[in-house]
Amino acid sequence: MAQQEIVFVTGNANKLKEIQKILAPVTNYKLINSALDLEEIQESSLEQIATKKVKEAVSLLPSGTPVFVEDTALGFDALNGLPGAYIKWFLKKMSLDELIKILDGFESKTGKATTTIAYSDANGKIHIFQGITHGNIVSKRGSEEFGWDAIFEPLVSEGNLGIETYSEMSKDLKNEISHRGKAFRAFKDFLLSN
Ligand SMILES: O=P(O)(O)OP(=O)(O)OP(=O)(O)OC[C@H]1O[C@@H](n2cnc3c(O)ncnc32)[C@H](O)[C@@H]1O
Ligand SMILES: [Mg+2]
Repeated sequence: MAQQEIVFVTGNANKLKEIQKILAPVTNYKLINSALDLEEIQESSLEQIATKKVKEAVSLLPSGTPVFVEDTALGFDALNGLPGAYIKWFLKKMSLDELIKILDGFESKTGKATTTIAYSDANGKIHIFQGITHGNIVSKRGSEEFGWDAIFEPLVSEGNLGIETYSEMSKDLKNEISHRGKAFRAFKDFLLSN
């Protein structure tokens, strides 16, 4: 079968690396990266943010181009899910050490990472896929190469048997248990059957 191109719009090289690995088995599509800078509306659900983001991508690409985007949120349970989608802006203004200090006055140190994918198919129909991983928010351990990986320690019940932060574990284990891995495996299964 001829390979159809599918565009992933992201400016984040680390996301791209993880996703290329997860989508490698999808051979009916050829993954193309575009680093278009898309608007991310706030004050709405993660699904609405991702939907708006993909609609903007659709408007900037040749019509009929299959395209997907993802938006990743990190929420603290003690703050009822904040910063959530705002995490990017928090990280632009504060270090990881400062970020975890927000939880100093709270007993609960748990949180959840959520990746929401919005895919616009060749007919412009939008499909949403989501993956959530629960974890502890901890003092940083491991490389600070990717966002908040060093302060997020997935729960043992997620399969984090070595009690490592995302930064400390192998890339393969992160993809196996992560928010992004879960969302993209659902997307991969969809692409393989469509
Ligand atoms: O172009 P896009 O795809 O939007 O890339 P982005 O870097 O703007 O990413 P988001 O809008 O999804 O913002 C999420 C923030 O969380 C960070 N992040 C995303 N996924 C992560 C992961 O798996 N581990 C650690 N940090 C992550 C990322 O670097 C951002 O600061
Ligand atoms: Mg973004």
